[in-house]
Amino acid sequence: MHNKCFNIWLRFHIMAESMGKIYVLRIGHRPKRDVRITTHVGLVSRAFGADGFILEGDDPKVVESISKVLTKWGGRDFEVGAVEDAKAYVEKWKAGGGAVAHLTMYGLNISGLDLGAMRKRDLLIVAGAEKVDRWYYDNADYNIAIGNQPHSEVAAVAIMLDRLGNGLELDRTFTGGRLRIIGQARGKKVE
Ligand SMILES: C[S@@+](CC[C@H](N)C(=O)[O-])C[C@H]1O[C@@H](n2cnc3c(N)ncnc32)[C@H](O)[C@@H]1O
Repeated sequence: MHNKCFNIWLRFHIMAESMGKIYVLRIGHRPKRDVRITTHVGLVSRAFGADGFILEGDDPKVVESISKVLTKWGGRDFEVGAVEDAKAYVEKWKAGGGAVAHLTMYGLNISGLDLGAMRKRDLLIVAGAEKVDRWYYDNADYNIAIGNQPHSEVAAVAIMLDRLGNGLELDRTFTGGRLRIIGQARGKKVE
């Protein structure tokens, strides 16, 4: 059992080595309405294998909640930040050689896409809120639909990361936290 876990962990890390870094950029966050859902986008980014989460705008509540999770459950290498100008962040990312994948139900369905090339470069995944400016559709390298039906930015980011990580990201270990869960068939075990 121990060997099996180690092999999965090793496969994820070997795969991650050959991949660029993955960041999630949350645009259009409305501090009064979106605190919970934006926090969830950040938590899903961390748990599903991204290397960082960047919030457009200023909302210390979101950044604080995610930072608390990092202290408690680990993953201090995960970067959490905020930017005033998300378009400038996208432009800088592209100028540095990275690719940009904008998640939208109007894009090309992920099922028909080859994610191999995308994974070789640094990848910025852009997740929107209510209305996304046309600029993102025009400036993203990829407009990707997680199915062409409306649903949620939390689900879209989770499935995108899971496809990029081939599911292996779920076996990743998070270091540096105070607590660690030992999964149980029943009950809770936390070390
Ligand atoms: C409330 S939805 C708004 C739906 C939006 N009209 C759109 O273009 O996808 C907020 C965000 O969730 C993500 N999203 C929702 N459904 C999606 C889907 N089927 N595929 C990819 N992303 C989706 C997008 O990032 C979108 O900006």
